[in-house]
Amino acid sequence: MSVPAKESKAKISIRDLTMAYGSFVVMKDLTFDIQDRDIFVIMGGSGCGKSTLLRHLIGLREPAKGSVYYGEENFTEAEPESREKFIRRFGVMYQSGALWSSLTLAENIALPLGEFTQMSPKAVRELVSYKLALVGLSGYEDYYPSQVSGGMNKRAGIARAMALDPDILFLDEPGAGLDPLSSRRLDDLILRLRDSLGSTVVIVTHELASIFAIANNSVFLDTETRTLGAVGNPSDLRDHSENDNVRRFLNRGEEIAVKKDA
Ligand SMILES: Nc1ncnc2c1ncn2[C@@H]1O[C@H](COP(=O)(O)OP(=O)(O)OP(=O)(O)O)[C@@H](O)[C@H]1O
Repeated sequence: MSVPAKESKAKISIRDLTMAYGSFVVMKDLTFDIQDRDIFVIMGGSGCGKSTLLRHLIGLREPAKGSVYYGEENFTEAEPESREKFIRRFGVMYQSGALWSSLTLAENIALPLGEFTQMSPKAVRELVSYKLALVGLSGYEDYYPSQVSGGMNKRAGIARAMALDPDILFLDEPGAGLDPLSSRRLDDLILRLRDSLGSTVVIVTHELASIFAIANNSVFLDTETRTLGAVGNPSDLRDHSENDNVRRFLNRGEEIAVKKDA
């Protein structure tokens, strides 16, 4: 079956996407857009397919059906060389956010620079210090991950994801395992980075405080129907979504009627 034409000017367009592991269909017929400079949250209950969707967006898994577009270009159907071109524009922090424990923070961030650029060691060192400063970790270059807090590790993970100046930052559960204050600091950092660097940020999370604090746009994956439950601004969806599962999720399980505008 052919994929529906992409007619929007979105940064990322997901069209008729069905995701499966073998015969197990995780989500079907997803169609939505992510706009330039969005802080876009992928949300939904445990096991609904948030991380799986992220993997499809960055090309780690192939759709059972449908396509992912970057701008006008069909990423899913692109040749390996042109896919590579897209992937170089992505910065990714995976769920574990894991840094190499045997490397200092600076060495961790320098890794992608050594792998993908021809920069001199001095230029790498300067750029690494700049990236660490961006995430509030100036002076921590020579610390090992075990010597700094969980929140600082996450921030260093973001600095590493940003090493190659990505156009789009993908973050899988960035606040997982952090105390509320560190989680809040991380939210502030994500907002600041989007505003100062103009990146588009796609985040997987089910932490409501974070969702309302940072996301201007979102998609809710509905486990019950195995398809998209809603797309839009999370506060609007909390108050106005016609989908009960979406309102319940965003109201912490409370049964809240749809709010009517005064
Ligand atoms: N490699 C895999 N092989 C088979 N099934 C998988 C695989 N990875 C995930 N799944 C299943 O696919 C479904 C979606 O998983 P996924 O990790 O994407 O959900 P999630 O919404 O990110 O979950 P959580 O919020 O718990 O992290 C789950 O039922 C999971 O068990």
